[in-house]
Amino acid sequence: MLVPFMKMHGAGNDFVILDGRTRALDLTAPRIRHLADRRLGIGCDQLISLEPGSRGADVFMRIHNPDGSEAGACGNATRCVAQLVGRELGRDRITIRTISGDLPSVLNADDSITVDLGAPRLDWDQVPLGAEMDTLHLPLAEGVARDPAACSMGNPHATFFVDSVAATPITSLGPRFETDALFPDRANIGFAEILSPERIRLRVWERGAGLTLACGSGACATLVNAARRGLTGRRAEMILDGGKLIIEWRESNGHVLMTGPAETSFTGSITLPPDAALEIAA
Ligand SMILES: N[C@@H](CCC[C@H](N)C(=O)O)C(=O)O
Repeated sequence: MLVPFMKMHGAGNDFVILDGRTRALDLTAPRIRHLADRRLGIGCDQLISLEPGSRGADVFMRIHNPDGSEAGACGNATRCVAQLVGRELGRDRITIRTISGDLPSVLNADDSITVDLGAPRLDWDQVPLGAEMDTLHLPLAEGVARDPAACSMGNPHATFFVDSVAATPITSLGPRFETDALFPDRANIGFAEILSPERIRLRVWERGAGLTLACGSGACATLVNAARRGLTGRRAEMILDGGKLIIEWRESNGHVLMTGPAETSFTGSITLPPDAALEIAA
């Protein structure tokens, strides 16, 4: 099966986008892992498949991690899909449906995109955590990383506030915490340095993907956790390895708004190999 794809990125967080709106894609976990593999397939931080929208939504967006798992949110991919579908429909306001809810998105005049990710989920069983506890202080510590806060933005996040992001060994701490027994669904692990009440330096070890250049839902979760801790206000510029995002946690309705870029890198077509061939190659 020959499938056209689009390669896009948002602040360096990169995606292969497949369009399953007019013909069904047979995306099995081995195929997802193959397409996302940077040596064997196309390579990306997440593989995004589009499905037809239904009442109230312009498109349905499904999010797949490179390890084959499915995620409930991807902030950076949402901006990319909003730009793609908005331009296609000639509209500057569209709604993207995901397994976690509907995301109203606006294409701004300066080419940035704003997505409303809804209200953060702050209860322990909404993150989810493995036991009842205060999500502002989790009993986790190793080296320079201790006492994280957690919330869900449609996917699970824990944020460690550290003195120096540059001095934090993320590639060893990230996988260690991602799979901690405290997180029954695993978690995205953010390491944040508060630069001022309006600026945060952030790197995220993403569940099912590893260290990426930016994580949009991670930026939202970090601002929420920082504001709940009284470390920042409710609006901040987030400095990620691949670019900047503006995150605002609205007082009026409790929703989190994310504003940032989306760019197309290239387009192409790829043959989806049969699962059997991929299992043998693996
Ligand atoms: N890149 C993302 C998050 C993608 C999903 C995540 N790895 C998960 O498993 O929850 C973003 O921009 O939010």
